[in-house]
Amino acid sequence: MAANISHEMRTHAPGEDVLTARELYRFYRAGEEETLALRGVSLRVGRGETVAVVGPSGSGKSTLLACLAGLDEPSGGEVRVNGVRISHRPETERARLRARYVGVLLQTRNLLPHLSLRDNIRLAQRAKGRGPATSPRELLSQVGLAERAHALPRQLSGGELARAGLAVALANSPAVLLADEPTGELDSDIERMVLAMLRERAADGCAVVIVTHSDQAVRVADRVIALMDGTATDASAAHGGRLEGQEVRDATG
Ligand SMILES: Nc1ncnc2c1ncn2[C@@H]1O[C@H](COP(=O)(O)OP(=O)(O)OP(=O)(O)O)[C@@H](O)[C@H]1O
Repeated sequence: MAANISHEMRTHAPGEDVLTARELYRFYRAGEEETLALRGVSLRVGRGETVAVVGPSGSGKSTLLACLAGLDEPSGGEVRVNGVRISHRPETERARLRARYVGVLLQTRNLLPHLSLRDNIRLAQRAKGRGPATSPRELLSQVGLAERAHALPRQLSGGELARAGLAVALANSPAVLLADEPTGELDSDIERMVLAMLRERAADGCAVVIVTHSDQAVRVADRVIALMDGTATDASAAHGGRLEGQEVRDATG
C-alpha cells in the first residue's frame, strides 16, 4: 500500500540511522530440527557508515543480511530502512521497498541469467520506479565492464560477475547497501576496487553493511559486528586500522 509507505517516510539528517534492526529473532524448523539462527540482534547503521559483519560459519550472518534486506522475515523484531518498516509485510511490499531503498549484493544471485548486464541494470532501475538514475553505461564503466554491457551473466568470469553484481546492486542508488561476501573469490586488485566502490557509496551517504571473512573488507569498515550463535557484539575494538580512535557504538543499539 503505497499510501502507508509514503506516510511512514522520513527525511534523515546526515549521519542519522538509515538502517535499524531491533531485537531480531529467526527461528527455523526443518523436520525435527529447530534452529534459532538470530537471538535478539539489534543494529543501527547511519548514513555514510560502513559496518562489517563477521563470524564463523553458521553464526547467522546470511540470515541477518536476508532479514535486513526484506528477503526473509524475522520471526520476531523489526527492521526499518530510511524510517520505513520493511519487516512483517507481504512479500510484494517488501520487494517494492527493497527496490526503492536497498541494494543487495548476493554474489551472483542478484543477476537474472537470461538478461544482459545492461538489461539487469535497467530492470533494477525500473523496479525502483522514480528518482534520478545513473545510466547503465556509466555504472558498468565504474566497475570496469563498459565493454560487457551485452554479455549474459554466464559469459562472465568470477571477478566480472562480482563486479556486475555490484553494478546491479547500485543501480537503484540505494540508501542502504547490503553485501554478502562481496569480495569472496576475488583477487586482491579487484577486491580493492570493489571495496573502494563501497567506500565511495558510503561517502555519498549510503549506509553499507558487508558480511565478510576478508581482513581487507574489515579494515575499510567504520565498525565491526561479530555474530556468534545468533548473538551480536560490537567487535570494533578488537580490530585496528580505520577503527582506531573512532567512536564505538553499541552493536545492540
Ligand atoms: N532455510 C534454513 N532452514 C533451516 N536452517 C537454516 C536455514 N538457513 C540457515 N539455517 C541455519 O541457521 C544458522 C545460521 O545460518 P546462516 O547461513 O545465517 O549462517 P552464516 O553465518 O551465514 O554461515 P556461512 O558463513 O557458512 O554462510 C545455521 O545453523 C544454519 O544451518
